[in-house]
Amino acid sequence: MGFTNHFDARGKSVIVAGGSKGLGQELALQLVARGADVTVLARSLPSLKETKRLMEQHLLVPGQTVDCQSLDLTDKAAVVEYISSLDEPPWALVCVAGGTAEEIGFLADISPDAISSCMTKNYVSSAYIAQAVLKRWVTPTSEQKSNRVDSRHLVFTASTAALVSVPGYAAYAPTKAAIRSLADILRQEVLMYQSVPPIKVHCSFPGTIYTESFFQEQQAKPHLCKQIEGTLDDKGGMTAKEVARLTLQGLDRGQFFITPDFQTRLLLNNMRGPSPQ
Ligand SMILES: NC(=O)C1=CN([C@@H]2O[C@H](COP(=O)(O)OP(=O)(O)OC[C@H]3O[C@@H](n4cnc5c(N)ncnc54)[C@H](OP(=O)(O)O)[C@@H]3O)[C@@H](O)[C@H]2O)C=CC1
Ligand SMILES: CCCCCCCCCCCCCCCC(=O)[C@@H](N)CO
Repeated sequence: MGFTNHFDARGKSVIVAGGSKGLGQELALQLVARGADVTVLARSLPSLKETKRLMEQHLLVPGQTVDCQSLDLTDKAAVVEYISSLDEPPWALVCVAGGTAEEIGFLADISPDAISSCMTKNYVSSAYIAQAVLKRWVTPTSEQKSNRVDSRHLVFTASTAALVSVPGYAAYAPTKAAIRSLADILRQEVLMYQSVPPIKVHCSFPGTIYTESFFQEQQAKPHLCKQIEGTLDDKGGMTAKEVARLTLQGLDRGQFFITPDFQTRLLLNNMRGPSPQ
């Protein structure tokens, strides 16, 4: 029995939305190392340029290309304009932008603005670009109609916080539950488009990742939140490299629901209940 790789990125174009730092940057580098043509999107130019430089060091095959583009994923007009400007839509879109460094805290302690900004930076930043890419995928060009094109992939990044409700993540956890809900709905909607190559939807649920944002978030995180999630003394996490590797492994296996760590897999199964998969 052979192993089928459900996510063979070699020679394919991939957009990593939120790919200039942390988990997104690691995903971009590992995708380049697998031979994909990767474009990373983020707002700040210096980290985009640095990521492009790092990507160039991971190139695998002759002719492979890497690129970066400054884009605010929460600006719907800019997102639509950028995706419309592409000659071809990407083979895969990986949505990673988000975090909660500025909005961490109990609901009674944070500002009303934290509620909306957290939803915008996590949910809206993924939903706009996912919609723009989907619209292009479901409008096939004549070229795509005649050539068989491999399945396309839409990858969302939620969090363990979407599955377990930890005080301190009042602004953040609902945004990740929203991403999970969007992924669940899209997984069904894409089944309607039988005239185009199949679209596969995936959603990953990482636990703590040691990124710049995580350490920033730790500064303002309530002690109780750290106790429950196991991040006292900044412990209890995984490196972005490891989480990226396990995320790609989940995609290789064709998983819809990707859980990089064991605890999150237990939580997922607890939530799913004893019903068969
Ligand atoms: N770190 C952790 O412990 C965990 C993180 N996650 C999730 O993983 C994802 C990545 O987290 P992490 O690596 O820590 O995040 P980082 O803050 O390190 O990186 C976020 C990336 O997204 C970009 N970005 C943010 N906002 C926008 C925007 N409006 N438009 C375009 N790009 C944007 C940033 O670049 P720029 O600011 O220049 O735009 C950066 O490249 C997030 O969705 C987070 O919620 C899930 C579980 C745990
Ligand atoms: C059977 C298993 C028992 C499980 C016990 C409950 C454990 C709760 C773990 C919650 C971890 C939440 C991490 C979210 C990190 C995140 O998304 C932010 N840091 C983003 O920046």
